[in-house]
Amino acid sequence: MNKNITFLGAGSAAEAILSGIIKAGIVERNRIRMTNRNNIKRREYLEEQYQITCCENKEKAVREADIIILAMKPYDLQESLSEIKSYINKQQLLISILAGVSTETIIRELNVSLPVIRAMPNTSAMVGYSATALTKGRHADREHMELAEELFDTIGTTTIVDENDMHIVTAISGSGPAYIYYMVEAMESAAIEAGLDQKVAKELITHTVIGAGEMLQKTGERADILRKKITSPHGTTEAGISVLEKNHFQKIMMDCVKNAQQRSEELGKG
Ligand SMILES: NC(=O)C1=CN([C@@H]2O[C@H](COP(=O)(O)OP(=O)(O)OC[C@H]3O[C@@H](n4cnc5c(N)ncnc54)[C@H](O)[C@@H]3O)[C@@H](O)[C@H]2O)C=CC1
Ligand SMILES: O=C(O)[C@@H]1CCC=N1
Repeated sequence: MNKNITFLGAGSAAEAILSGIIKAGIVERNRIRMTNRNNIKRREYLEEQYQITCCENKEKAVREADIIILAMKPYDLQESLSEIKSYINKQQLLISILAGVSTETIIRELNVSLPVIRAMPNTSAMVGYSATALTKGRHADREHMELAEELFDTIGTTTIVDENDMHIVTAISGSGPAYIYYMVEAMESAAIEAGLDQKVAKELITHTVIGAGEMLQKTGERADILRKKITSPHGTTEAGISVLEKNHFQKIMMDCVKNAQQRSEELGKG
């Protein structure tokens, strides 16, 4: 990809995308710039780890970019856009990964009819497994979307969705890996409490999660069908799941997703 890419924001989401892009080799390292608010140590780490350029000077980084990736927290958006507003031009593509924030908000803040693509990746980008949802703002066309797809395809799968669906998407695939890690933490604790070696527990649980994901993908079966195939009558799985049922696990998970979705909506309101 013959494009200069500038990240505004150099936190965990930006690093996950950066790391995926670098591994895929889609953009030369000297075309990638990163800026953050003021954490010099973080910039030094990223430069050393990925041999890219981190800079304090946002003007140069923004002016020379073909693609600008917004990767700051939603509450830092206004300040960040006001810093770069005068260096942006309509030939550039702006990609926002901010939870909740609409393409219209960004266009309004910048007061430029700029192409904006809203993306919701997840941190599995780091290993090429992000499930990224994309949607386009009103000044972005098919070519802009194709460019975004080309970029995010290097770090996992891309799915185009309606912008209205971005809140629920953020709640399931943006935050989703954290729910899985939370469950893994609990499974590891139970295993260790039962006397299993921590490394052994981690190895077994990690492969269990990978295997379940692969089964969902490769068999194409519904999750409940796959679950029922494991659940022998009066067996261990049934015993385990009966506790989840008694404690309304499915309702808890649904509430979890709904709350994340609501939070995304709130973040969008500023
Ligand atoms: N962490 C995740 O799994 C995901 C996060 N996101 C979104 O990515 C964004 C960043 O999240 P994290 O990386 O987790 O946060 P973070 O707190 O790790 O990173 C935020 C970065 O923004 C920088 N920043 C703040 N103000 C700035 C400014 N004016 N100019 C340039 N940089 C500025 C900070 O210095 C920091 O490097 C959020 O909007 C979040 O909704 C999206 C998908 C997944
Ligand atoms: O927690 C957050 O707000 C971000 C958005 C998706 C994942 N992390």
